Amino acid sequence: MNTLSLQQNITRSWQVPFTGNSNSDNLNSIVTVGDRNLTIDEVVNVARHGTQVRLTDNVDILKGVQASCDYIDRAVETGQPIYGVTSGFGGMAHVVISREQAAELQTNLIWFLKSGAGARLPLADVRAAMLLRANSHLYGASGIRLELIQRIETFLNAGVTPYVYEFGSIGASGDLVPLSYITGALIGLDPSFTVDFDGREMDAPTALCRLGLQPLQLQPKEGLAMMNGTSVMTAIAGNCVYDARVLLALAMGVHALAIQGLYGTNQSFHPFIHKHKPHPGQLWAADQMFSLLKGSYLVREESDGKHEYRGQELIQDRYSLRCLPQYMGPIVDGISEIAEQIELEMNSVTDNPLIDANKQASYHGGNFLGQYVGVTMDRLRYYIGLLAKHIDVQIALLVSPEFSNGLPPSLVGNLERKVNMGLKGLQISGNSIMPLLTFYGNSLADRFPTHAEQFNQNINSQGYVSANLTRRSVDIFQYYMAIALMFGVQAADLRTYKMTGHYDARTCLSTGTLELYAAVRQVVGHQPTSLRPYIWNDNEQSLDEHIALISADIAAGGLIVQAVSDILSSLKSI
Ligand SMILES: N[C@@H](Cc1cccc(F)c1)C(=O)O
Repeated sequence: MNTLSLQQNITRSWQVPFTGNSNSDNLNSIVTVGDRNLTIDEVVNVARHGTQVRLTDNVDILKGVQASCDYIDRAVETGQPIYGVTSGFGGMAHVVISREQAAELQTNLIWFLKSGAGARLPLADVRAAMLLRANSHLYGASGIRLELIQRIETFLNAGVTPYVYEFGSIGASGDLVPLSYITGALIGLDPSFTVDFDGREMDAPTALCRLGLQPLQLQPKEGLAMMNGTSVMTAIAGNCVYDARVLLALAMGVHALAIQGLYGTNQSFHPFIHKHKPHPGQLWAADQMFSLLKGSYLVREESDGKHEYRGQELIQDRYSLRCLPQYMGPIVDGISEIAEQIELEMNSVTDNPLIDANKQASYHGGNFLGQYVGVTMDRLRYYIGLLAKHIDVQIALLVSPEFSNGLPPSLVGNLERKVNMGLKGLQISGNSIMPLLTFYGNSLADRFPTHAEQFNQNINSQGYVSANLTRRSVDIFQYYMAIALMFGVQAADLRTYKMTGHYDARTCLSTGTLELYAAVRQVVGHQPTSLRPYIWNDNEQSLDEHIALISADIAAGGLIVQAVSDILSSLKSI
Protein backbone atom coordinates (compact mmCIF):
# COMPACT_ATOMS: atom_id res chain seq x y z
CA MET A 1 0.00 0.00 0.00
CA ASN A 2 1.44 3.38 -0.90
CA THR A 3 1.30 6.61 1.08
CA LEU A 4 -1.64 7.88 -0.92
CA SER A 5 -3.81 4.89 -0.14
CA LEU A 6 -2.84 5.14 3.54
CA GLN A 7 -3.92 8.77 3.48
CA GLN A 8 -7.22 7.88 1.84
CA ASN A 9 -7.76 5.38 4.55
CA ILE A 10 -7.16 7.92 7.29
CA THR A 11 -9.78 10.32 5.94
CA ARG A 12 -12.28 7.73 4.82
CA SER A 13 -15.07 8.32 7.24
CA TRP A 14 -15.54 11.98 6.41
CA GLN A 15 -15.28 11.58 2.69
CA VAL A 16 -16.45 8.19 1.54
CA PRO A 17 -18.83 8.52 -1.36
CA PHE A 18 -22.06 6.62 -1.00
CA THR A 19 -21.47 3.46 -3.00
CA GLY A 20 -25.05 2.44 -3.69
CA ASN A 21 -26.15 -1.16 -3.67
CA SER A 22 -22.75 -2.62 -2.90
CA ASN A 23 -24.08 -5.18 -0.46
CA SER A 24 -25.89 -7.85 -2.42
CA ASP A 25 -27.83 -8.96 0.68
CA ASN A 26 -29.62 -5.66 0.58
CA LEU A 27 -30.44 -5.61 -3.11
CA ASN A 28 -33.76 -7.29 -2.61
CA SER A 29 -34.63 -5.96 0.78
CA ILE A 30 -36.72 -2.85 1.19
CA VAL A 31 -37.23 -0.75 4.27
CA THR A 32 -40.81 0.43 4.66
CA VAL A 33 -41.22 3.71 6.45
CA GLY A 34 -44.16 5.10 8.37
CA ASP A 35 -46.16 2.17 9.64
CA ARG A 36 -43.67 0.59 12.05
CA ASN A 37 -40.60 1.43 14.07
CA LEU A 38 -37.26 1.62 12.30
CA THR A 39 -34.31 -0.23 13.82
CA ILE A 40 -30.71 0.91 13.97
CA ASP A 41 -29.73 -1.91 11.61
CA GLU A 42 -32.31 -0.84 9.03
CA VAL A 43 -31.14 2.75 9.18
CA VAL A 44 -27.54 1.62 8.67
CA ASN A 45 -28.53 -0.56 5.73
CA VAL A 46 -30.22 2.35 4.00
CA ALA A 47 -27.46 4.78 4.95
CA ARG A 48 -24.47 2.68 3.98
CA HIS A 49 -25.58 -0.12 1.72
CA GLY A 50 -28.21 1.43 -0.49
CA THR A 51 -31.17 -0.56 0.77
CA GLN A 52 -34.22 0.90 -0.97
CA VAL A 53 -36.89 2.77 0.90
CA ARG A 54 -40.68 2.70 0.42
CA LEU A 55 -43.04 5.05 2.18
CA THR A 56 -46.01 3.26 3.65
CA ASP A 57 -49.15 3.02 1.53
CA ASN A 58 -51.31 2.68 4.63
CA VAL A 59 -54.29 4.88 3.76
CA ASP A 60 -55.00 5.97 7.34
CA ILE A 61 -51.44 7.12 7.80
CA LEU A 62 -51.40 9.03 4.52
CA LYS A 63 -54.74 10.60 5.37
CA GLY A 64 -53.27 11.69 8.69
CA VAL A 65 -50.40 13.42 6.90
CA GLN A 66 -52.87 15.26 4.67
CA ALA A 67 -55.11 16.15 7.63
CA SER A 68 -52.22 17.91 9.35
CA CYS A 69 -51.63 19.98 6.18
CA ASP A 70 -55.34 20.83 5.97
CA TYR A 71 -55.22 21.99 9.57
CA ILE A 72 -52.37 24.38 8.76
CA ASP A 73 -54.10 25.67 5.60
CA ARG A 74 -57.21 26.49 7.60
CA ALA A 75 -55.21 28.15 10.35
CA VAL A 76 -53.43 30.38 7.84
CA GLU A 77 -56.70 31.21 6.06
CA THR A 78 -58.38 32.21 9.30
CA GLY A 79 -55.33 33.99 10.68
CA GLN A 80 -54.96 31.83 13.80
CA PRO A 81 -51.87 32.58 15.87
CA ILE A 82 -49.59 29.54 15.57
CA TYR A 83 -45.88 29.60 16.21
CA GLY A 84 -43.73 29.55 13.07
CA VAL A 85 -46.80 29.49 10.83
CA THR A 86 -48.36 32.87 11.47
CA SER A 87 -45.58 34.13 13.74
CA GLY A 88 -41.90 34.83 13.38
CA PHE A 89 -39.31 32.37 14.68
CA GLY A 90 -37.77 31.78 18.08
CA GLY A 91 -36.88 34.99 19.88
CA MET A 92 -38.89 36.86 17.26
CA ALA A 93 -42.03 34.80 17.75
CA HIS A 94 -44.03 37.91 18.67
CA VAL A 95 -43.89 39.11 15.06
CA VAL A 96 -47.22 38.55 13.34
CA ILE A 97 -46.98 36.94 9.90
CA SER A 98 -49.83 37.54 7.48
CA ARG A 99 -51.45 34.96 5.21
CA GLU A 100 -49.62 36.52 2.25
CA GLN A 101 -46.21 36.15 3.93
CA ALA A 102 -46.74 32.66 5.33
CA ALA A 103 -45.07 30.74 2.48
CA GLU A 104 -42.21 33.20 2.14
CA LEU A 105 -41.52 32.82 5.86
CA GLN A 106 -40.68 29.16 5.26
CA THR A 107 -38.32 29.75 2.32
CA ASN A 108 -36.65 32.56 4.19
CA LEU A 109 -36.00 30.16 7.07
CA ILE A 110 -33.76 28.11 4.80
CA TRP A 111 -31.80 31.19 3.76
CA PHE A 112 -30.99 32.52 7.20
CA LEU A 113 -30.10 29.07 8.50
CA LYS A 114 -27.70 28.37 5.63
CA SER A 115 -24.72 29.10 7.84
CA GLY A 116 -22.86 25.82 8.35
CA ALA A 117 -19.10 25.50 8.56
CA GLY A 118 -16.34 22.94 8.48
CA ALA A 119 -15.99 19.58 6.79
CA ARG A 120 -18.79 17.83 4.99
CA LEU A 121 -20.60 15.10 6.89
CA PRO A 122 -20.15 11.54 5.63
CA LEU A 123 -22.85 10.83 3.08
CA ALA A 124 -24.05 7.85 5.11
CA ASP A 125 -24.92 10.14 8.00
CA VAL A 126 -26.90 12.48 5.75
CA ARG A 127 -28.75 9.56 4.18
CA ALA A 128 -29.67 8.27 7.62
CA ALA A 129 -30.86 11.77 8.55
CA MET A 130 -33.15 11.97 5.51
CA LEU A 131 -34.66 8.60 6.31
CA LEU A 132 -35.34 9.65 9.90
CA ARG A 133 -36.88 12.94 8.81
CA ALA A 134 -39.30 11.12 6.51
CA ASN A 135 -40.12 8.70 9.31
CA SER A 136 -40.85 11.55 11.71
CA HIS A 137 -43.12 13.29 9.21
CA LEU A 138 -45.23 10.23 8.52
CA TYR A 139 -46.69 10.39 12.02
CA GLY A 140 -48.95 13.10 10.62
CA ALA A 141 -48.22 15.63 13.35
CA SER A 142 -46.06 17.98 11.31
CA GLY A 143 -48.16 19.62 8.59
CA ILE A 144 -45.94 18.67 5.69
CA ARG A 145 -47.16 17.43 2.28
CA LEU A 146 -46.65 13.84 1.22
CA GLU A 147 -45.07 15.21 -1.96
CA LEU A 148 -42.17 16.62 0.03
CA ILE A 149 -41.74 13.41 2.04
CA GLN A 150 -41.75 11.47 -1.23
CA ARG A 151 -38.86 13.61 -2.43
CA ILE A 152 -36.80 12.24 0.42
CA GLU A 153 -37.67 8.73 -0.75
CA THR A 154 -36.69 9.62 -4.34
CA PHE A 155 -33.36 11.12 -3.27
CA LEU A 156 -32.50 8.13 -1.11
CA ASN A 157 -33.34 5.55 -3.74
CA ALA A 158 -31.48 7.40 -6.48
CA GLY A 159 -28.37 7.96 -4.33
CA VAL A 160 -28.72 11.75 -4.24
CA THR A 161 -27.34 13.19 -1.02
CA PRO A 162 -27.20 16.87 -0.03
CA TYR A 163 -23.93 18.18 1.36
CA VAL A 164 -24.21 19.12 5.04
CA TYR A 165 -21.54 20.60 7.29
CA GLU A 166 -20.09 19.53 10.61
CA PHE A 167 -20.79 22.78 12.50
CA GLY A 168 -23.98 24.77 12.86
CA SER A 169 -26.22 22.94 15.30
CA ILE A 170 -26.42 23.32 19.07
CA GLY A 171 -28.93 20.50 19.16
CA ALA A 172 -31.52 22.74 20.79
CA SER A 173 -34.09 23.60 18.15
CA GLY A 174 -32.98 20.35 16.64
CA ASP A 175 -30.46 20.52 13.83
CA LEU A 176 -31.75 23.68 12.17
CA VAL A 177 -28.63 24.57 10.20
CA PRO A 178 -27.76 21.04 8.97
CA LEU A 179 -31.38 20.39 8.00
CA SER A 180 -31.55 23.65 6.05
CA TYR A 181 -29.05 22.13 3.57
CA ILE A 182 -31.20 19.05 3.14
CA THR A 183 -34.37 21.11 2.71
CA GLY A 184 -32.79 23.56 0.27
CA ALA A 185 -31.55 20.68 -1.86
CA LEU A 186 -34.86 18.76 -1.78
CA ILE A 187 -36.79 21.73 -3.12
CA GLY A 188 -34.00 22.92 -5.46
CA LEU A 189 -34.02 26.37 -3.89
CA ASP A 190 -30.74 27.61 -5.34
CA PRO A 191 -27.61 26.26 -7.08
CA SER A 192 -25.62 27.02 -3.93
CA PHE A 193 -27.26 23.93 -2.41
CA THR A 194 -25.17 21.07 -3.69
CA VAL A 195 -25.50 17.30 -3.66
CA ASP A 196 -23.61 14.13 -4.33
CA PHE A 197 -25.43 12.43 -7.20
CA ASP A 198 -24.25 8.83 -7.18
CA GLY A 199 -20.63 9.92 -6.74
CA ARG A 200 -20.78 13.19 -8.72
CA GLU A 201 -20.98 16.62 -7.15
CA MET A 202 -23.67 18.88 -8.65
CA ASP A 203 -26.03 21.70 -7.76
CA ALA A 204 -29.45 20.83 -6.45
CA PRO A 205 -31.57 22.31 -9.30
CA THR A 206 -29.56 20.26 -11.83
CA ALA A 207 -29.98 17.16 -9.68
CA LEU A 208 -33.76 17.73 -9.53
CA CYS A 209 -33.86 18.10 -13.30
CA ARG A 210 -32.06 14.75 -13.70
CA LEU A 211 -34.57 13.16 -11.38
CA GLY A 212 -37.40 14.59 -13.49
CA LEU A 213 -38.53 16.85 -10.64
CA GLN A 214 -39.41 20.54 -10.54
CA PRO A 215 -38.28 22.98 -7.84
CA LEU A 216 -40.90 23.04 -5.11
CA GLN A 217 -42.39 26.04 -3.27
CA LEU A 218 -42.71 25.39 0.45
CA GLN A 219 -46.17 25.78 2.00
CA PRO A 220 -46.78 27.30 5.46
CA LYS A 221 -45.15 25.24 8.27
CA GLU A 222 -43.25 22.98 5.85
CA GLY A 223 -39.87 24.66 6.28
CA LEU A 224 -40.16 24.52 10.04
CA ALA A 225 -41.33 20.91 9.90
CA MET A 226 -38.30 19.97 7.82
CA MET A 227 -35.69 21.86 9.82
CA ASN A 228 -36.91 21.77 13.41
CA GLY A 229 -35.82 18.31 14.49
CA THR A 230 -33.17 15.96 15.85
CA SER A 231 -32.81 13.84 12.71
CA VAL A 232 -29.20 14.60 11.81
CA MET A 233 -27.69 14.09 15.25
CA THR A 234 -29.85 10.98 15.74
CA ALA A 235 -28.70 9.64 12.39
CA ILE A 236 -25.05 10.08 13.30
CA ALA A 237 -25.78 8.54 16.69
CA GLY A 238 -27.46 5.51 15.10
CA ASN A 239 -24.48 4.87 12.86
CA CYS A 240 -22.13 5.29 15.82
CA VAL A 241 -24.10 2.90 18.01
CA TYR A 242 -23.94 0.33 15.23
CA ASP A 243 -20.17 0.76 14.96
CA ALA A 244 -19.67 0.79 18.72
CA ARG A 245 -21.44 -2.56 19.03
CA VAL A 246 -19.17 -4.00 16.36
CA LEU A 247 -16.16 -2.66 18.23
CA LEU A 248 -17.43 -4.06 21.52
CA ALA A 249 -17.83 -7.49 19.90
CA LEU A 250 -14.31 -7.18 18.50
CA ALA A 251 -13.00 -6.14 21.92
CA MET A 252 -14.35 -9.41 23.31
CA GLY A 253 -12.56 -11.27 20.52
CA VAL A 254 -9.32 -9.38 21.19
CA HIS A 255 -9.50 -10.17 24.90
CA ALA A 256 -10.13 -13.84 24.14
CA LEU A 257 -7.01 -13.87 21.95
CA ALA A 258 -4.99 -12.01 24.61
CA ILE A 259 -6.11 -14.39 27.37
CA GLN A 260 -4.96 -17.32 25.25
CA GLY A 261 -1.72 -15.50 24.44
CA LEU A 262 -1.13 -15.03 28.16
CA TYR A 263 -2.17 -18.59 28.99
CA GLY A 264 -4.89 -17.36 31.31
CA THR A 265 -7.51 -19.40 33.07
CA ASN A 266 -11.16 -19.89 32.16
CA GLN A 267 -12.12 -20.12 35.82
CA SER A 268 -12.79 -16.40 36.27
CA PHE A 269 -15.69 -16.67 33.83
CA HIS A 270 -17.40 -19.54 35.60
CA PRO A 271 -21.18 -19.02 35.88
CA PHE A 272 -21.05 -19.70 39.63
CA ILE A 273 -19.16 -16.45 40.22
CA HIS A 274 -21.45 -14.34 38.08
CA LYS A 275 -24.77 -15.66 39.25
CA HIS A 276 -23.77 -14.15 42.57
CA LYS A 277 -23.58 -10.71 40.98
CA PRO A 278 -26.05 -10.96 38.14
CA HIS A 279 -25.87 -7.63 36.32
CA PRO A 280 -27.01 -8.44 32.77
CA GLY A 281 -23.85 -7.00 31.16
CA GLN A 282 -21.55 -8.85 33.53
CA LEU A 283 -23.43 -12.11 32.98
CA TRP A 284 -23.24 -11.59 29.24
CA ALA A 285 -19.49 -10.82 29.26
CA ALA A 286 -18.69 -13.82 31.47
CA ASP A 287 -20.83 -16.18 29.46
CA GLN A 288 -19.36 -14.94 26.17
CA MET A 289 -15.80 -15.23 27.38
CA PHE A 290 -16.40 -18.68 28.81
CA SER A 291 -17.65 -19.90 25.43
CA LEU A 292 -15.07 -17.91 23.46
CA LEU A 293 -12.32 -19.84 25.25
CA LYS A 294 -13.94 -23.25 24.90
CA GLY A 295 -11.79 -25.94 23.33
CA SER A 296 -8.57 -23.93 23.48
CA TYR A 297 -5.23 -25.54 24.27
CA LEU A 298 -3.93 -22.12 25.22
CA VAL A 299 -5.98 -21.61 28.39
CA ARG A 300 -5.76 -23.20 31.79
CA GLU A 301 -8.82 -25.44 31.93
CA GLU A 302 -9.91 -24.89 35.51
CA SER A 303 -13.67 -24.85 35.19
CA ASP A 304 -13.88 -27.65 37.74
CA GLY A 305 -13.04 -25.12 40.45
CA LYS A 306 -9.59 -26.59 41.06
CA HIS A 307 -6.30 -24.73 40.73
CA GLU A 308 -2.58 -25.44 40.80
CA TYR A 309 0.40 -23.45 42.03
CA ARG A 310 2.02 -21.82 39.02
CA GLY A 311 5.66 -21.66 40.12
CA GLN A 312 6.74 -18.01 40.18
CA GLU A 313 3.47 -16.94 38.55
CA LEU A 314 0.50 -15.80 40.62
CA ILE A 315 -2.00 -18.49 41.47
CA GLN A 316 -4.77 -16.48 39.82
CA ASP A 317 -4.81 -14.09 36.85
CA ARG A 318 -4.34 -10.34 37.05
CA TYR A 319 -7.40 -8.10 37.11
CA SER A 320 -7.53 -7.23 33.43
CA LEU A 321 -8.21 -10.95 32.81
CA ARG A 322 -9.87 -12.04 36.04
CA CYS A 323 -12.23 -9.06 36.40
CA LEU A 324 -13.07 -8.76 32.72
CA PRO A 325 -16.81 -9.46 33.15
CA GLN A 326 -17.06 -7.03 36.05
CA TYR A 327 -15.23 -4.34 34.03
CA MET A 328 -17.10 -4.93 30.79
CA GLY A 329 -20.52 -5.35 32.39
CA PRO A 330 -21.45 -1.69 32.84
CA ILE A 331 -20.18 -0.89 29.34
CA VAL A 332 -22.32 -3.64 27.83
CA ASP A 333 -25.38 -2.55 29.79
CA GLY A 334 -24.69 1.10 29.01
CA ILE A 335 -24.39 0.57 25.27
CA SER A 336 -27.58 -1.43 25.17
CA GLU A 337 -29.42 1.34 27.02
CA ILE A 338 -27.98 3.88 24.58
CA ALA A 339 -29.16 1.79 21.62
CA GLU A 340 -32.65 1.70 23.09
CA GLN A 341 -32.78 5.46 23.58
CA ILE A 342 -31.43 6.23 20.13
CA GLU A 343 -33.93 3.86 18.55
CA LEU A 344 -36.72 5.60 20.41
CA GLU A 345 -35.48 8.99 19.24
CA MET A 346 -35.36 7.65 15.67
CA ASN A 347 -39.05 6.82 15.91
CA SER A 348 -40.19 10.12 17.37
CA VAL A 349 -41.74 13.29 16.02
CA THR A 350 -39.25 16.01 16.76
CA ASP A 351 -40.55 19.31 15.44
CA ASN A 352 -42.67 22.13 16.81
CA PRO A 353 -45.54 22.87 16.91
CA LEU A 354 -47.17 19.44 16.71
CA ILE A 355 -50.60 19.06 15.18
CA ASP A 356 -53.42 16.86 16.43
CA ALA A 357 -55.69 16.96 13.41
CA ASN A 358 -58.34 14.80 15.11
CA LYS A 359 -58.79 17.36 17.84
CA GLN A 360 -58.11 20.29 15.51
CA ALA A 361 -55.44 21.50 17.92
CA SER A 362 -51.75 22.23 17.80
CA TYR A 363 -49.29 22.25 20.67
CA HIS A 364 -46.26 24.44 21.23
CA GLY A 365 -43.46 22.32 22.74
CA GLY A 366 -39.86 21.27 22.31
CA ASN A 367 -39.39 17.69 21.06
CA PHE A 368 -36.49 19.01 19.01
CA LEU A 369 -34.26 19.29 22.06
CA GLY A 370 -31.63 16.61 21.42
CA GLN A 371 -30.73 15.97 25.02
CA TYR A 372 -31.13 12.20 24.69
CA VAL A 373 -28.66 12.27 21.83
CA GLY A 374 -26.24 14.61 23.58
CA VAL A 375 -26.18 12.59 26.77
CA THR A 376 -26.03 9.18 25.10
CA MET A 377 -23.26 10.22 22.71
CA ASP A 378 -21.25 11.61 25.63
CA ARG A 379 -21.72 8.27 27.36
CA LEU A 380 -20.81 6.28 24.26
CA ARG A 381 -17.48 8.08 23.97
CA TYR A 382 -16.86 7.48 27.67
CA TYR A 383 -17.49 3.74 27.19
CA ILE A 384 -15.21 3.65 24.15
CA GLY A 385 -12.50 5.21 26.31
CA LEU A 386 -12.99 2.52 28.96
CA LEU A 387 -12.81 -0.24 26.35
CA ALA A 388 -9.59 1.19 24.93
CA LYS A 389 -8.00 1.53 28.37
CA HIS A 390 -8.66 -2.14 29.10
CA ILE A 391 -7.14 -3.27 25.81
CA ASP A 392 -4.08 -1.09 26.41
CA VAL A 393 -3.46 -2.90 29.70
CA GLN A 394 -3.76 -6.29 28.02
CA ILE A 395 -1.17 -5.27 25.42
CA ALA A 396 1.16 -4.05 28.17
CA LEU A 397 1.00 -7.50 29.81
CA LEU A 398 1.67 -9.26 26.51
CA VAL A 399 4.89 -7.35 25.77
CA SER A 400 6.42 -7.64 29.25
CA PRO A 401 8.07 -11.01 30.00
CA GLU A 402 7.57 -10.39 33.74
CA PHE A 403 3.82 -10.58 33.21
CA SER A 404 3.31 -12.58 30.04
CA ASN A 405 3.89 -16.09 31.28
CA GLY A 406 7.00 -16.51 29.20
CA LEU A 407 6.34 -14.74 25.90
CA PRO A 408 9.33 -13.02 24.26
CA PRO A 409 9.84 -9.31 25.05
CA SER A 410 7.72 -7.07 22.83
CA LEU A 411 6.50 -10.28 21.16
CA VAL A 412 9.65 -10.55 19.03
CA GLY A 413 9.30 -13.38 16.52
CA ASN A 414 12.86 -14.25 15.59
CA LEU A 415 14.95 -13.78 18.75
CA GLU A 416 18.13 -14.84 16.99
CA ARG A 417 18.13 -11.71 14.87
CA LYS A 418 19.28 -9.45 17.67
CA VAL A 419 18.16 -6.20 16.03
CA ASN A 420 14.52 -7.33 16.09
CA MET A 421 12.53 -5.22 18.55
CA GLY A 422 9.17 -6.77 17.75
CA LEU A 423 5.95 -4.87 18.34
CA LYS A 424 7.42 -1.92 20.26
CA GLY A 425 6.48 0.63 17.63
CA LEU A 426 3.04 -0.87 17.31
CA GLN A 427 2.45 -0.61 21.04
CA ILE A 428 3.64 2.98 21.09
CA SER A 429 1.35 3.81 18.20
CA GLY A 430 -1.53 2.32 20.16
CA ASN A 431 -0.46 4.25 23.25
CA SER A 432 -0.80 7.44 21.20
CA ILE A 433 -4.44 6.64 20.42
CA MET A 434 -5.73 5.31 23.73
CA PRO A 435 -5.36 8.54 25.77
CA LEU A 436 -7.17 10.44 23.04
CA LEU A 437 -10.07 8.01 23.25
CA THR A 438 -10.32 8.46 27.01
CA PHE A 439 -10.01 12.23 26.52
CA TYR A 440 -12.90 12.14 24.07
CA GLY A 441 -14.78 10.42 26.87
CA ASN A 442 -15.27 13.85 28.40
CA SER A 443 -18.82 15.13 28.24
CA LEU A 444 -20.08 18.02 26.19
CA ALA A 445 -23.77 18.18 27.03
CA ASP A 446 -23.12 19.65 30.50
CA ARG A 447 -21.02 22.56 29.23
CA PHE A 448 -21.27 25.89 27.55
CA PRO A 449 -24.70 27.38 28.05
CA THR A 450 -25.07 29.12 24.70
CA HIS A 451 -27.66 31.82 25.20
CA ALA A 452 -28.54 31.42 21.61
CA GLU A 453 -31.03 33.25 19.53
CA GLN A 454 -32.05 36.08 21.92
CA PHE A 455 -32.26 33.66 24.87
CA ASN A 456 -35.03 31.62 23.21
CA GLN A 457 -32.72 28.64 22.90
CA ASN A 458 -31.14 29.30 26.29
CA ILE A 459 -30.69 25.63 27.09
CA ASN A 460 -29.28 23.24 24.57
CA SER A 461 -28.05 19.69 24.16
CA GLN A 462 -24.98 20.01 21.94
CA GLY A 463 -26.20 16.65 20.67
CA TYR A 464 -25.03 17.27 17.11
CA VAL A 465 -21.48 18.19 18.09
CA SER A 466 -21.39 15.35 20.59
CA ALA A 467 -22.52 12.89 17.92
CA ASN A 468 -19.89 14.16 15.49
CA LEU A 469 -17.26 13.79 18.19
CA THR A 470 -18.46 10.26 18.82
CA ARG A 471 -18.02 9.44 15.14
CA ARG A 472 -14.44 10.64 15.41
CA SER A 473 -13.97 8.48 18.49
CA VAL A 474 -15.40 5.44 16.68
CA ASP A 475 -13.11 6.04 13.69
CA ILE A 476 -10.02 6.26 15.85
CA PHE A 477 -11.06 3.24 17.87
CA GLN A 478 -11.10 1.26 14.62
CA TYR A 479 -7.37 1.96 14.22
CA TYR A 480 -6.77 1.03 17.81
CA MET A 481 -8.72 -2.20 17.39
CA ALA A 482 -6.58 -3.05 14.36
CA ILE A 483 -3.46 -2.67 16.49
CA ALA A 484 -4.97 -4.76 19.28
CA LEU A 485 -5.85 -7.55 16.84
CA MET A 486 -2.28 -7.61 15.55
CA PHE A 487 -1.09 -8.11 19.12
CA GLY A 488 -3.68 -10.81 19.70
CA VAL A 489 -2.66 -12.76 16.61
CA GLN A 490 1.07 -12.53 17.28
CA ALA A 491 0.62 -13.55 20.91
CA ALA A 492 -1.49 -16.55 19.92
CA ASP A 493 1.23 -17.73 17.52
CA LEU A 494 3.98 -17.29 20.09
CA ARG A 495 2.00 -19.07 22.80
CA THR A 496 1.31 -21.91 20.37
CA TYR A 497 5.05 -22.23 19.81
CA LYS A 498 5.67 -22.42 23.55
CA MET A 499 3.07 -25.14 23.91
CA THR A 500 3.74 -27.17 20.75
CA GLY A 501 7.04 -26.16 19.13
CA HIS A 502 5.33 -24.85 15.99
CA TYR A 503 3.68 -21.52 15.19
CA ASP A 504 0.36 -22.42 13.64
CA ALA A 505 -2.12 -21.16 16.22
CA ARG A 506 -5.03 -22.64 14.27
CA THR A 507 -4.24 -25.98 15.85
CA CYS A 508 -4.54 -24.62 19.38
CA LEU A 509 -6.97 -21.71 19.47
CA SER A 510 -10.53 -22.04 20.72
CA THR A 511 -13.21 -22.52 18.08
CA GLY A 512 -14.69 -19.17 19.09
CA THR A 513 -11.54 -17.24 18.20
CA LEU A 514 -10.26 -19.24 15.24
CA GLU A 515 -12.31 -17.38 12.66
CA LEU A 516 -11.24 -13.99 13.98
CA TYR A 517 -7.59 -15.04 13.95
CA ALA A 518 -7.89 -16.40 10.40
CA ALA A 519 -9.74 -13.29 9.19
CA VAL A 520 -6.96 -10.99 10.40
CA ARG A 521 -4.31 -13.14 8.74
CA GLN A 522 -6.28 -13.14 5.49
CA VAL A 523 -6.91 -9.39 5.50
CA VAL A 524 -3.19 -8.62 5.88
CA GLY A 525 -2.28 -11.30 3.33
CA HIS A 526 -0.17 -13.42 5.72
CA GLN A 527 -1.42 -16.98 5.79
CA PRO A 528 -0.55 -18.84 9.01
CA THR A 529 2.22 -21.43 8.84
CA SER A 530 3.84 -23.72 11.37
CA LEU A 531 7.28 -22.29 10.48
CA ARG A 532 6.94 -18.73 11.67
CA PRO A 533 4.58 -16.49 13.63
CA TYR A 534 2.68 -13.59 12.08
CA ILE A 535 5.62 -11.21 12.63
CA TRP A 536 9.02 -12.91 12.36
CA ASN A 537 11.57 -10.23 11.43
CA ASP A 538 10.88 -6.49 11.82
CA ASN A 539 11.97 -5.68 8.28
CA GLU A 540 9.67 -8.08 6.51
CA GLN A 541 6.46 -6.05 6.59
CA SER A 542 5.14 -2.52 7.05
CA LEU A 543 3.01 -2.53 10.16
CA ASP A 544 1.25 0.70 9.16
CA GLU A 545 -0.08 -1.03 6.06
CA HIS A 546 -1.48 -3.79 8.22
CA ILE A 547 -3.18 -1.27 10.53
CA ALA A 548 -4.72 0.40 7.49
CA LEU A 549 -5.93 -2.88 5.99
CA ILE A 550 -7.42 -4.20 9.20
CA SER A 551 -9.11 -0.94 10.20
CA ALA A 552 -10.54 -0.53 6.70
CA ASP A 553 -11.96 -4.03 6.90
CA ILE A 554 -13.53 -3.21 10.27
CA ALA A 555 -15.00 0.04 8.93
CA ALA A 556 -16.46 -1.76 5.93
CA GLY A 557 -17.92 -4.62 7.99
CA GLY A 558 -15.67 -7.11 6.21
CA LEU A 559 -14.22 -10.49 7.11
CA ILE A 560 -13.06 -9.44 10.54
CA VAL A 561 -16.48 -8.18 11.55
CA GLN A 562 -18.16 -11.28 10.12
CA ALA A 563 -15.87 -13.35 12.32
CA VAL A 564 -17.52 -11.88 15.43
CA SER A 565 -21.07 -11.92 14.10
CA ASP A 566 -22.25 -14.38 16.76
CA ILE A 567 -21.01 -12.12 19.56
CA LEU A 568 -22.61 -9.17 17.81
CA SER A 569 -26.02 -10.75 17.48
CA SER A 570 -26.04 -11.94 21.07
CA LEU A 571 -25.07 -8.41 22.12
CA LYS A 572 -28.09 -7.00 20.30
CA SER A 573 -30.42 -9.31 22.15
CA ILE A 574 -29.46 -8.16 25.65
N1 LIG B 1 -38.62 26.61 16.48
C1 LIG B 1 -37.87 27.03 17.61
C2 LIG B 1 -36.94 28.17 17.34
C3 LIG B 1 -36.44 28.49 15.97
C4 LIG B 1 -36.74 27.78 14.85
C5 LIG B 1 -36.25 28.14 13.62
C6 LIG B 1 -35.44 29.24 13.51
C7 LIG B 1 -35.16 29.94 14.63
F1 LIG B 1 -34.40 31.00 14.54
C8 LIG B 1 -35.64 29.57 15.83
C9 LIG B 1 -38.81 27.30 18.77
O1 LIG B 1 -39.79 26.65 18.85
O2 LIG B 1 -38.62 28.14 19.59
